[in-house]
Amino acid sequence: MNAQPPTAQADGLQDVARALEAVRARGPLVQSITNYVSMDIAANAVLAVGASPAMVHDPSEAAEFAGIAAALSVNIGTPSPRWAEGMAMAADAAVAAGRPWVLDPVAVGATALRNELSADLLARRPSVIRANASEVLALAALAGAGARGGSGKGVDAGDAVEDAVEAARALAAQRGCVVACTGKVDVVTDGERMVRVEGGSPLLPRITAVGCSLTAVTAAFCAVEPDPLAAAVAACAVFAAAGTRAGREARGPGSMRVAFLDELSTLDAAGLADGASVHVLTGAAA
Ligand SMILES: Nc1ncnc2c1ncn2[C@@H]1O[C@H](COP(=O)(O)OP(=O)(O)O)[C@@H](O)[C@H]1O
Ligand SMILES: Cc1ncsc1CCOP(=O)(O)O
Ligand SMILES: [Mg+2]
Repeated sequence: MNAQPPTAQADGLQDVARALEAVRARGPLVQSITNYVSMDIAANAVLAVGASPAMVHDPSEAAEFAGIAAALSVNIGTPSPRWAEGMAMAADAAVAAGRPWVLDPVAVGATALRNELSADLLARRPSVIRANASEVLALAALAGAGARGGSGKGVDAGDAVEDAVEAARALAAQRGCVVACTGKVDVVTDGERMVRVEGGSPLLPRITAVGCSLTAVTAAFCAVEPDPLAAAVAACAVFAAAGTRAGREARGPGSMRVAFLDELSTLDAAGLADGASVHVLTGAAA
């Protein structure tokens, strides 16, 4: 690998700003199969960045819809066998149509159903896996990518991103996809390139389904940006910048939720530079 000391990427945020402009200009249709908790905030986050959300999960229509959507997000947060069927059908339809799809393996490692479902979805070739550190460790262990397993507390992370970086790299390399491992800092890797995104606020993990919303927004960026690593970096940086800026004025999780959506909708290049930084750890960002 082409190891380099961490450096601020001079044009990294310009790439993010360009990707955000492309989402706003093209307004891609993003299909989400996501949990009951996240449906409202994830749809609003996708709208706030300028894309069109549609929550379509039932097996009777999920694959048909994946054929018309520009990208798909699949989140296993409140799974059931029927929803699992819709997820598999939609993922296969997206791949068949040449469209990107993003996997969020919520609380993988916690139950047999989540492990079986995550392994099944992993085999259906997601473009990006967006997960917290404990989920990355659990998924990598499940995939035989050499990790020790995670210490998550249900849907919440119990591990630091730093302790999941190697698992993220190995999982991405093994599966030929991008892994975006999020937390206090975010690390995005395709197994060769590795980028760290900084910013955000400690109030973000105190609002439920912000991670789920980031997964759906990552799908929106994948719809306009052909390099899934650049798309995932852009989504993480947009959340980092909006989170930093919203956190300055919020009084707690309630006002943070509102301020965060407002910041997402008004973010521009200056706001990105104010609230986020992108560091290339290994290889080129795009
Ligand atoms: N302590 C923190 N400080 C700043 N940003 C955070 C912190 N924890 C999480 N985030 C941000 O919150 C978003 C959701 O990430 P995360 O909490 O890891 O996902 P999940 O909700 O799936 O566990 C990401 O944008 C991440 O960067
Ligand atoms: C609380 C909860 N329970 C099942 S899914 C879910 C939402 C998890 O959201 P996130 O992973 O973004 O914190
Ligand atoms: Mg999550």
